[in-house]
Amino acid sequence: MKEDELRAEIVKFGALLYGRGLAHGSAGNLSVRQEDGTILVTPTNSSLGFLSPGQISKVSAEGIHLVGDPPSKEAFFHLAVYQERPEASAIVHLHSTHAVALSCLCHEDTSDVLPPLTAYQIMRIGRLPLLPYFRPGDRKLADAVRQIAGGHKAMLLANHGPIVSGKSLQDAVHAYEELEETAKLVFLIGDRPVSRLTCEAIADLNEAFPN
Ligand SMILES: O=C(CO)COP(=O)(O)O
Ligand SMILES: [Zn+2]
Repeated sequence: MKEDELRAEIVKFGALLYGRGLAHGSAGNLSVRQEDGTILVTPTNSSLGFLSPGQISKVSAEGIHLVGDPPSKEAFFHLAVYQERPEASAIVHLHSTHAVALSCLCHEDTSDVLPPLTAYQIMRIGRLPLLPYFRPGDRKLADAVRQIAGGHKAMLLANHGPIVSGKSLQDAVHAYEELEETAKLVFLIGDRPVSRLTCEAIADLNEAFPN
């Protein structure tokens, strides 16, 4: 896609996520990677529901602001994910309610904080590791993301929210929505005994639908 089409995609999906209540206030950020390695990222302190194509920031692969409004303070973790995941072309980071609630719980096993509940969870998200808490925009957050991003399409930042990457913005949005719905299921199920997907079922899904 050309740059103007990608800018239009960011505006369209920002409005969709805001309209669905997954983005609120000025929380969250979206980005896409272009073929030349630059990224288009939503401006800092902007509402995802009311973006215009021209204000979207362009940032070099090294993190230098090139054009548009000042970029998201999280542009550095977006760049870290792109560096570690050559297949990724888009990233969605939001503060949606159920995913953030999951990020505020104490988790014994931080390598995967979602029980394997449904096929689409396995297909779209895979394992969801929890990263420690960092202040938003902290470069140490980008370093922590860099260490783990290579093996994970999605990550959860403690007391903050998820980072989800995809082959396209649509792919990343679909995966983000699946994550939010899965987190909602976790709270809906609560303490009731859960029938988890078996290791065999998960292996079968990963073989049939490789990420
Ligand atoms: O989600 C956010 C911080 O983690 C929003 O930050 P920005 O407004 O700088 O994109
Ligand atoms: Zn955030």
